[in-house]
Amino acid sequence: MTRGLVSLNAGSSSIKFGLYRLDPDGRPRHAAGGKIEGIGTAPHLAAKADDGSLAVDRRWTDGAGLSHEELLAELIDWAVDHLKGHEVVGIGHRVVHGGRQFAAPVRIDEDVLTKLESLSALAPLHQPHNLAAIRAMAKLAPDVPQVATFDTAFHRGRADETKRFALPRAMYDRGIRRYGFHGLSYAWIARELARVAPTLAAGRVVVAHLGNGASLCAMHGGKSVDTTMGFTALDGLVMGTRCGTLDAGLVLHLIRHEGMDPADVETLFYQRSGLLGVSGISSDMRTLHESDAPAAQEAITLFTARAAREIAALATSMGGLDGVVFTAGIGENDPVIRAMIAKRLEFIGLAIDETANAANARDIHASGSRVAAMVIPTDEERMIAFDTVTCLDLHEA
Ligand SMILES: Nc1ncnc2c1ncn2[C@@H]1O[C@H](COP(=O)(O)OP(=O)(O)O)[C@@H](O)[C@H]1O
Ligand SMILES: CC(=O)OP(=O)(O)O
Ligand SMILES: [Mg+2]
Repeated sequence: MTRGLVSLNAGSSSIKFGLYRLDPDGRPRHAAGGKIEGIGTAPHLAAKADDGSLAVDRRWTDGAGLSHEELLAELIDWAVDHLKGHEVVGIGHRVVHGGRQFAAPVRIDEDVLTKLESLSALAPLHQPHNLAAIRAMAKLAPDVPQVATFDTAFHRGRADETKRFALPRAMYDRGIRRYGFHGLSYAWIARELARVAPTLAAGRVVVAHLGNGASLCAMHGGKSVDTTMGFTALDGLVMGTRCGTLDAGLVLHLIRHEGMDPADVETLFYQRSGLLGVSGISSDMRTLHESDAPAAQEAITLFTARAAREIAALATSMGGLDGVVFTAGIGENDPVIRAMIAKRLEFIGLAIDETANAANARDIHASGSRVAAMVIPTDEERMIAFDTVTCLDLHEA
């Protein structure tokens, strides 16, 4: 039997799954993959094995109310069939919040699980789903070791001033600090960039992870030096349903003068804001493009204006800007959004090649552009697989 490794990535609007065959030296080779996208709007399961077997493509009519857990069960049903013939030697999970304690991938046991549960309130759209996936797999395969890999880990080495809020020191010391997220995605992009554009990778790059969750990473020489998300994945850019950066005084106003309690505020900021809140139509960028309502256009304009502003701000953290890399659902697939962001960055020396951009090509800058622009698909599942091999020391068969 071939040694196999499973990766699970529960995002806010998607669950992605990867099955890898391990070479004798432990290198993971992609064998099958699947994802459920559009959770909360229009769920769509698409999965296939690389040899063409066991393909599924399923949509749920009126599926907006289906939960992460119900949809995870569907994905697992498909995956279990495909796992026959493999000796599964590890299961790796994306866990969004590692808090102060977890700086690197860790093998999961009851103690780890309890600590991760205590961070759930800091990532309500993610951590509970990440942990539900861990529990579901533990039930299915109790003897297979499971590993948690963290969105926060890639950002650990940043300078103090990028981690600190201007709050009393004691709060920082007890963990109230800017952590940053999407680290598995950024770690993958750092790897890919070093492979396809080593000179740029050594320089000053802003990576724009634009999906349902969206953030930026200022990457200097392949390391995170600054990022837009903070204590939680609510900070920074406008997102599908999240508001991004706000005036903290607004929170006080909502509680004191608009009669909201903490649960109302949480729902407002995490689930009713962002593209959905501003457009009043959808959190899904594709739906907004199809709409001719002015509010849809306003949401798109706000999304791109804020992204451009923050890219320029992050250039300051690196003393300049050599390139911008777009990734994730919107970043990889949406030329209109990329062009709108780039247009606002012309003053920094970024010029897009319209034809290359429209084709979602890898290099999308114009020939005279001072700043490079690239599209690089992210692969959090593969990053999870690499981290799992290392954590479980699966290098030798
Ligand atoms: N072809 C496309 N054009 C524009 N937007 C797209 C396209 N495909 C996916 N998206 C957008 O990507 C977002 C989901 O991104 P993704 O990275 O998969 O999400 P998650 O944060 O749940 O992992 C949605 O807003 C969706 O509309
Ligand atoms: C951290 C985060 O926002 O993740 P996602 O983009 O998967 O929602
Ligand atoms: Mg994601």
